[in-house]
Amino acid sequence: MDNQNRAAMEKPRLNSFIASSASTELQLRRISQIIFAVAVTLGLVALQNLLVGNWRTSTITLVSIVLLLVAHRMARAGRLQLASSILLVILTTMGTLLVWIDQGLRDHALLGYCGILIFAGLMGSARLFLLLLGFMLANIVLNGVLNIQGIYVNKVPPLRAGNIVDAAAVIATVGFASWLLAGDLRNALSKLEAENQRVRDSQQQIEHLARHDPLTGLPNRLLARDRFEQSLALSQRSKGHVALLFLDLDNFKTINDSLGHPAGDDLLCQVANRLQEVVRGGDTVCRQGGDEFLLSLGEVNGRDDAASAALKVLERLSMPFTVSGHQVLMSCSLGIALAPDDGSDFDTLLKKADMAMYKAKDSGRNAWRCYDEEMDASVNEHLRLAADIRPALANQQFTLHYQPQVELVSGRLVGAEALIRWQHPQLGLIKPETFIPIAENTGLIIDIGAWVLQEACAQAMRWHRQGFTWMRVSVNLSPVQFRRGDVDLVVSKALQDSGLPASALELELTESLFIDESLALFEVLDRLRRRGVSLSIDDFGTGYSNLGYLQRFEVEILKIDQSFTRQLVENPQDEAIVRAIVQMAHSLNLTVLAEGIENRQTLERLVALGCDLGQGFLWAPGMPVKDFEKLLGEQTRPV
Ligand SMILES: Nc1nc2c(ncn2[C@@H]2O[C@H](COP(=O)(O)O[C@H]3[C@@H](O)[C@H](n4cnc5c(=O)[nH]c(N)nc54)O[C@@H]3COP(=O)(O)O)[C@@H](O)[C@H]2O)c(=O)[nH]1
Repeated sequence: MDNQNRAAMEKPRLNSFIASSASTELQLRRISQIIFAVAVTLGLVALQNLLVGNWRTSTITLVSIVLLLVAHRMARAGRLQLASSILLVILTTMGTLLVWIDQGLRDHALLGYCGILIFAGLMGSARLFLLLLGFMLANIVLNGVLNIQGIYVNKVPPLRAGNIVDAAAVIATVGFASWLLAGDLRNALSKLEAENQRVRDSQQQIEHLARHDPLTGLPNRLLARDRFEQSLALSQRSKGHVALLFLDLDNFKTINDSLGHPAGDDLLCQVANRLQEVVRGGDTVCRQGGDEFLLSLGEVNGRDDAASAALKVLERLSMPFTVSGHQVLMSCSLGIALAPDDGSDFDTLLKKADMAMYKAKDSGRNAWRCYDEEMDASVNEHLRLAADIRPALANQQFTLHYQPQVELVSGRLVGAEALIRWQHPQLGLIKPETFIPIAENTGLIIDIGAWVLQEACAQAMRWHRQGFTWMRVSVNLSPVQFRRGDVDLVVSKALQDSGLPASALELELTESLFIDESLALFEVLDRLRRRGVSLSIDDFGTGYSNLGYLQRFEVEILKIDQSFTRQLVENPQDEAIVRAIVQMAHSLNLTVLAEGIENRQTLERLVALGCDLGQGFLWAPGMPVKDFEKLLGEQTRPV
């Protein structure tokens, strides 16, 4: 057993030792005080009786004083129980002798009996108390009967001043001892009450913790269930609805990982406050765990009401947060289920709201969805894919498609983006949008991403060997691959194994990666740049808005997101955004690639705006190697 454990085990023993030694000390003090008070009283009685020549009484009291001193010595020697027993026996014997030899039941020594009994009750054993009580009662009865019968008659001399002194001294001593002991009792009771209060407070605290989230102070799921059931009971009477909203923050993990857990905690508290501001008084906001919250809304008229509450939540959370001195943009995905339409118990509604939330996430996040029955099928499919993706890599079910990347002015092929596909044995070809999030959530993206790098580099090297040495290949990297911190080693290995020059490899990063301004990320990107690969920013314009990272991380290419190119010709706002991105990129010496070019007009407008490169269905979608090689063969460029 280590010292810490031993100390922990011995602590209660130590506490009880301290408590018992404190109580021993108090008992010793009390016995000493009482012996002292009794001795003074007896001394006074002895003196007063000596003066009037009452030898018997003075002798008894003086002998008692000596015996009391013996009892005191015993108490000091630590034999408290014996000392108090001796004290009680001495006092009872003395009182009884005085009663018999002096004035019988009219003797003031009888007054001492009450004090003796109080002391016996508090300090002596139960047996001794009963013995003394029995003895005293027997004496009283015996003395009384003998006196009444005239068999033994106590003489009652006329009252003297000394009798007043004796009676007052006995009463004062009994009073003093009772006051001391009653004080101890009062103290013990008030300590007990304080202890009880502490227990009650801790119980309340435990009950609160059992029903609340310790971080945000919001109700937890247990309490939310209670509140939901109360609202449901009320709504059943009024024939209304109760809505359960399942809220999950989008990309919270990125913030947590990049700004640290305390910042993540702070953000969760701020979100909790905003949610409470949005709902009505009788509604409940609960933290269900992690970055998930539940909102239980009572007295809702129907889906429209619930949807407008969801919109309010989205709006409120879309305002910037300040976390650890950073401005952070946050969004969430919300799923709505309604009682009684979608079910009438908490668990069913929770499951359905959760499904609807996943649908909102799938639809591109920052959105809400109401549950509908078709979702059951889609959730089952999701669960199936999550199970099937595990062995997919070992079973060689992944393949890469390549989409051409073109120089816009000349129309020449300059490279290809590698796009993964999953050839599922039963479900056919599955697009990455469906399975990459599953791979990210399960961590499988690490192995899958490494495979993509190996395969893309090996393929590009095959093209180089065929003479297309100008071919560049770009590979998408998930932020999850960066969190491991060794992505540069994975890239180096792929380059080394394939023999592909680093300059022919481009890595596509997402903007959200740059929320993390940590030294670790900076170092990994720096190692990649020094290795000679180029970095591009994918889906530019849709994510993180702090552009400082463009220079800091020596990015080479900006890929304008398809959402700005698709309506470029029709939408002047999109044109303005694309123009601004091109100008800004060129002023930073960056190349601009426009994604999602589907028609000639868009191409011409992009050329006019000065965009350098592009990719899109206008030339070709992502395609298998064989098809891509046909396109490559048509290239007239000298090799
Ligand atoms: N971490 C990894 N992510 C990957 C990998 N492979 C792909 N992805 C990411 O999945 C997303 C969807 O990709 P995909 O379904 O392959 O779609 C790509 C193109 O087919 C599509 N595209 C291209 N041109 C057009 C167009 O003219 N119109 C149109 N409607 N769609 C077009 O765009 C996708 C390419 O997007 P991007 O990567 O942003 O350039 C996608 O986010 C991939 O990044 C992987 O190996 N790892």
